[in-house]
Amino acid sequence: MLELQDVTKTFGKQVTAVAGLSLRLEPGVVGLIGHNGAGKTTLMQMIATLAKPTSGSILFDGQDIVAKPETIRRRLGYLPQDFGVYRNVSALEFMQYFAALKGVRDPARIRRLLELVNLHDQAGRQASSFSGGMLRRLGIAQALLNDPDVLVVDEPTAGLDPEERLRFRNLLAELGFDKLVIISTHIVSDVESIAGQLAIMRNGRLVACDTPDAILGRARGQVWAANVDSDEYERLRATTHVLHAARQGGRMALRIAHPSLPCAGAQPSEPSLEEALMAQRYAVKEAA
Ligand SMILES: Nc1ncnc2c1ncn2[C@@H]1O[C@H](COP(=O)(O)OP(=O)(O)OP(=O)(O)O)[C@@H](O)[C@H]1O
Repeated sequence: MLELQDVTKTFGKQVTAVAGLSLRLEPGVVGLIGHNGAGKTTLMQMIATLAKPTSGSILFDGQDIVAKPETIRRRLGYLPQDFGVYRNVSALEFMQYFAALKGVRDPARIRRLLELVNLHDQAGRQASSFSGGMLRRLGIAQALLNDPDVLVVDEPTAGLDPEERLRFRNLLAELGFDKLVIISTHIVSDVESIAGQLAIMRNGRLVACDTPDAILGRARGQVWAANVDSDEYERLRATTHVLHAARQGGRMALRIAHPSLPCAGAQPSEPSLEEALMAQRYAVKEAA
């Protein structure tokens, strides 16, 4: 459906935001994971045809979207990271405005979308009074106006409280049944339960692209739990990859990534997805 072939994007001579990235994506939810500055936004902007690759090609259903951006634009919904609304209008007026811009004439569609994102009761309310989560949901409703086949959502849960994050996550999961939904985040838990595929970026490169199960499978047998004194902790910090450390009485409870038994008494332990990514040095850390 969407195929990136050796895509590179540079800014000036110094910055390579995306470096020779190749990726093939089919309908479903794809989590694009990487730390700040990994190149996620730049990649999404290229998919959304808001930026052109310096080299490489992007094909949508076999058609080159760099040469012919309109082939994807008609079938794309995009929610940028810094999505803002005109705050002096109501949610309904905001939707009506974008419906007119996108040539969507069916008023029932606006109502259905506001229902889908659970804002129908608030349709007459000024967007200026909305919470971060409500604004994001309005953003998704706007992005869905043209019934897109590809939905690109950049850092959707930034600034949302846990309940809003959960609601938003569920909404994206539902949309992923028949669309390609690409979600960028540096928070693994935002996508681990809903993404069928995870694309991991680091320094502009794709370092892995796989199902969560496959990523977990590769880390099995490499994650250990250990309870050690402070001397042993110092030794392990120097010789292994300590994923997590918590003080427990006078000792340290550790989660460690290591290919073999890291210390006497360590127990093999089932990795979380975040630990699996860290164990494989994809170095994606959970944000608070
Ligand atoms: N317009 C630009 N001009 C120069 N450098 C840029 C530009 N846009 C992005 N960059 C640089 O490209 C790199 C990748 O940035 P990008 O925003 O794509 O990363 P990201 O993974 O989305 O990070 P974040 O999660 O912080 O948004 C960074 O080093 C960034 O500073």
